[in-house]
Amino acid sequence: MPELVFFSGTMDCGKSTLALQIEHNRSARGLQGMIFTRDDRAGEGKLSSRLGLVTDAVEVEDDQDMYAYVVDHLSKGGRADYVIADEAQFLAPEQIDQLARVVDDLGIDVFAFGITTDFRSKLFPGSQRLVELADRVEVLQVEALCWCGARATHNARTIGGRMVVEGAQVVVGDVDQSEDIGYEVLCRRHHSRRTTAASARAGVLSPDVLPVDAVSRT
Ligand SMILES: Nc1ncnc2c1ncn2[C@@H]1O[C@H](COP(=O)(O)OP(=O)(O)O)[C@@H](O)[C@H]1O
Ligand SMILES: Cc1cn([C@H]2C[C@H](O)[C@@H](COP(=O)(O)O)O2)c(=O)[nH]c1=O
Repeated sequence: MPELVFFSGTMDCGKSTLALQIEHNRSARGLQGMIFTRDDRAGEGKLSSRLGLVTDAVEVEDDQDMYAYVVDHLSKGGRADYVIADEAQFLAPEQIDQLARVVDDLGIDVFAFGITTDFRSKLFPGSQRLVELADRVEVLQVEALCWCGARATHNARTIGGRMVVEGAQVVVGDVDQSEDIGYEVLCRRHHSRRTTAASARAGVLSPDVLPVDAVSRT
């Protein structure tokens, strides 16, 4: 049975790498995929992984009907044995419905990859719809880690290393961008306390923090 599978995880946990591996393994066996992406850091029409691999992809536009796109491709004699959709959190809920139709009406497997929640730990609308519709939600096995060593489960947005909680839901960016707007993956505790690696380091050195003996005397 064809399936709609949602591979989800935090930023930097290997989603795009897995998408490229699925593409590689299937194309090595003569299958032909249709690869969609949206707002990849490598630029328009690219699906890229931090391991340095990149492939061409169809850049999904705002109101694009993804089901109609696949049907149009097939009706022109093209092949689509499977569909990959990376950065699926950026897709509209209607586009996720269209991907589900690709599975149900065309009998084609759809593998979607994306982060579930944004920097405020709220669901992206596209990811919410995926959780609602997917046959399977697979959490990636490679764990991204918080600076404290715990499993990272949340995405923080940072400016100069400090976590921020105001701003647009979508701001394309990367982890390890300490200067400007960047992202850092954190465990829930440190996300809720807004403690990034930089602020934890600064906390240790901060003159505002009471020395340990001063605390124990109170
Ligand atoms: N220099 C490196 N050596 C080995 N693995 C790396 C290196 N850089 C990145 N990675 C791996 O790549 C993962 C990020 O892969 P990527 O597919 O870009 O993530 P995602 O799409 O989930 O944001 C990291 O979690 C890490 O496992
Ligand atoms: C948390 C969060 C992330 N984004 C952006 C930042 C990146 O461009 C992508 C995630 O890509 P990755 O391959 O999973 O690293 O999403 C955003 O726009 N808003 C957010 O809240």
